[in-house]
Amino acid sequence: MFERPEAGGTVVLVSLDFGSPDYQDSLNELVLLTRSAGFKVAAVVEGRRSKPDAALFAGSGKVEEVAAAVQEHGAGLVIFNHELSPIQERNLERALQCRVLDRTALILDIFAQRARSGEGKLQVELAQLKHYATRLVRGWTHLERQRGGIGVRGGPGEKQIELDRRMLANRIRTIEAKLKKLEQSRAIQRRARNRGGVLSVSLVGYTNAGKSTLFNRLTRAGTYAADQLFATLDTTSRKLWLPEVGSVVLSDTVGFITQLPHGLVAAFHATLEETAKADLLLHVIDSASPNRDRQIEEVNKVLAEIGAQDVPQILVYNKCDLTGAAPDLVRDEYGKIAAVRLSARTGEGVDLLKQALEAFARAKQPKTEIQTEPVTDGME
Ligand SMILES: Nc1nc2c(ncn2[C@@H]2O[C@H](COP(=O)(O)OP(=O)(O)OP(=O)(O)O)[C@@H](O)[C@H]2O)c(=O)[nH]1
Repeated sequence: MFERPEAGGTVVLVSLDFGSPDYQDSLNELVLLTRSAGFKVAAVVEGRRSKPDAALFAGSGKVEEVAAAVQEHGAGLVIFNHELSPIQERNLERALQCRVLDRTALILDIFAQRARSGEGKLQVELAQLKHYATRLVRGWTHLERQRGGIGVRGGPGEKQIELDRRMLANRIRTIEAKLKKLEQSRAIQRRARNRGGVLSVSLVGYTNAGKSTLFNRLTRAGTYAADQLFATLDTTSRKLWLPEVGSVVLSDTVGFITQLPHGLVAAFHATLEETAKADLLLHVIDSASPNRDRQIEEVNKVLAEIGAQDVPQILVYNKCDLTGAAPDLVRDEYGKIAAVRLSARTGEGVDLLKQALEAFARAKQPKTEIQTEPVTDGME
């Protein structure tokens, strides 16, 4: 529905330091995100401010600097490492004579490119529609751009805005209804699995931690693993056979990230619910990342947001081939396995993880057999 900036196009990034200790990390991440979206970073314009400017987010001198960089590199797009208000976005596009995206729109764009299943596509479209709906009221719209191109003065008439708004509202309602149906059938499937006493295990982790690689190692499925942020978007589930306990359903989920746009978490509610309802989470960690601990915290934050904070976790310290540490298994004070160190790429330590899964399944089994369905969940 929305035209996307051309892949492979040249972009200028803008990142302002408001004194946050995570500033450099978030800028590095923006560069990775931009590349993951398929753009070339021509220049990064940085600055310092105490607070955003109401009209342009950056100061006018900074905006001139950005304009010069756009000119110099022939860039077709400017991406801000921040959330812009619709007004700021519009003012910037007019000042720079160039398309402007904020961090949320960039992440949504990546999600839109990656979504594969029908449900994933609908979820992303919903988040995009909601994001763009806020930009429709001010007389400067993405729909307008499709009609008139960037730089059209005045914006569409009130009547057109009203029509666009109604069209968006209808589309949002249709998608929400479709998603609700899909969510219901997912819930039915899940309950059938629970009835069969099958253990459900979800892989969670920061984007690029190695979830898909581990999922493939464990299930030998051809899930898309790539050195890109958010290579996996839709939840994929496969059965994994463990000799001592039978089959386990393993799900690979979307990667988490700092400042994951709020609307997106809401849109992915159904998919993420799979995570919240799992018996066990394998929290995959890129142990070679300098931001390892911050990423662990971020993942736990998102888990809390989706109501999965109490699901038991085994920490999987992945990429031990890069850190040089030997594969290992760590138990907590009660003797339960709390963490496994392994390499999904080389396969070292994956057997330890299987042992950990078996131990968890064995400890859980007696409970699963006497578990009954909640009577009040109102489905069927
Ligand atoms: N050296 C090394 N690289 C790994 C290992 N596991 C994964 N990788 C690499 O890390 C990158 C990301 O792996 P993925 O499996 O796609 O990561 P993911 O967590 O599924 O990523 P998202 O889909 O973005 O959430 C790929 O280039 C993998 O080859 C590992 O054990 N060692």
